[in-house]
Amino acid sequence: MSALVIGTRGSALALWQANAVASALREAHEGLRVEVRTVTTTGDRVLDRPLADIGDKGLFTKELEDLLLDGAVDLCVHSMKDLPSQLPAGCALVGMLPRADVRDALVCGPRMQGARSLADVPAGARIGTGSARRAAQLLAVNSQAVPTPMRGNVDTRLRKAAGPDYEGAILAAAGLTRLGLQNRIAALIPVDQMIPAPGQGAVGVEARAGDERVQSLVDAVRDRRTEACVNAERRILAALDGGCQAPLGAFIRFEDADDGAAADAERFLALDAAVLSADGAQCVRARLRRACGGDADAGALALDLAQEAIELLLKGGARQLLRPCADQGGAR
Ligand SMILES: NCc1[nH]cc(CCC(=O)O)c1CC(=O)O
Repeated sequence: MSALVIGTRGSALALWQANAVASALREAHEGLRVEVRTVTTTGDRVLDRPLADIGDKGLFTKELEDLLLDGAVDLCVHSMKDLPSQLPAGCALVGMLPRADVRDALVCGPRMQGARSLADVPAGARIGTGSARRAAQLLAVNSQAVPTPMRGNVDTRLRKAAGPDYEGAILAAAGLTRLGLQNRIAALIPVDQMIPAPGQGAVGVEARAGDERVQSLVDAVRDRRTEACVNAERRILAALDGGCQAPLGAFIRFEDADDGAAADAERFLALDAAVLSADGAQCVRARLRRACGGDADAGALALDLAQEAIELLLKGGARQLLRPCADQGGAR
């Protein structure tokens, strides 16, 4: 049997994720040879402009998908957060690894030591982020903070956050933790202050649609609960955002009954979603919770919950908040 070739971007975070998938596959399938091949994408090459200005979907994924369709690689590994809600024809999402911490994290430079929450960020402090979602939610909590565009890999952003042009930054906890940089986290931001991006913390595997060999190999390592939640979050993204860098957060998770009862206690699916104006002053929210029976129904129930949230957000005026950035692409 020929080796399975995984395509990935070359950043430290992307490589960590591709290697996580490679290890899981090797462990699940004794004797399977798995290779990791690195590819530079447009998003990696164009470092001097905000992603929103490049204005293209799939900046970090298109070159990988071309190799997949050519047969040069057999699967691609992505941060689910970076994967557009619509995949190209011939490509399919075939699985996700168990999700990591979904929260965003505050990182403090030397002039902001001691800040342990968004409320602690001093007036005028420049907080690096390329994400309209993070900027708007930061301002909603602390209107005196100054969200400031920031790009680059995790290492670059940490360095910039400690330099002269920023007082701090907001990054995904999952990315920092994967790279062993969790000691740089000054505060994990609670989800009720900063709703994560659809797919944040999840690693996804994309393959050629109908490639049964790859699908059956990936079936052994995929986490269907993560998939149920993330697919439904992506439904919200697809319905509301059309690929632009709108300030939109969506997070769905399983929750146990609060009373800590026995193992057969009721489980719930819970949803938080929000659309904000860029300045954080206006916000439409949806919070939903539904009893969830077996895992078999979870995917459908999560999609129902997402549909309900979409309707609530639209009724609350989400469309008006989203319109100003209708034709952009960018980071979440
Ligand atoms: N846009 C870059 C990106 N894509 C995924 C993650 C973090 C890891 C994850 O969410 O799984 C990051 C870095 C960040 O947002 O700080």
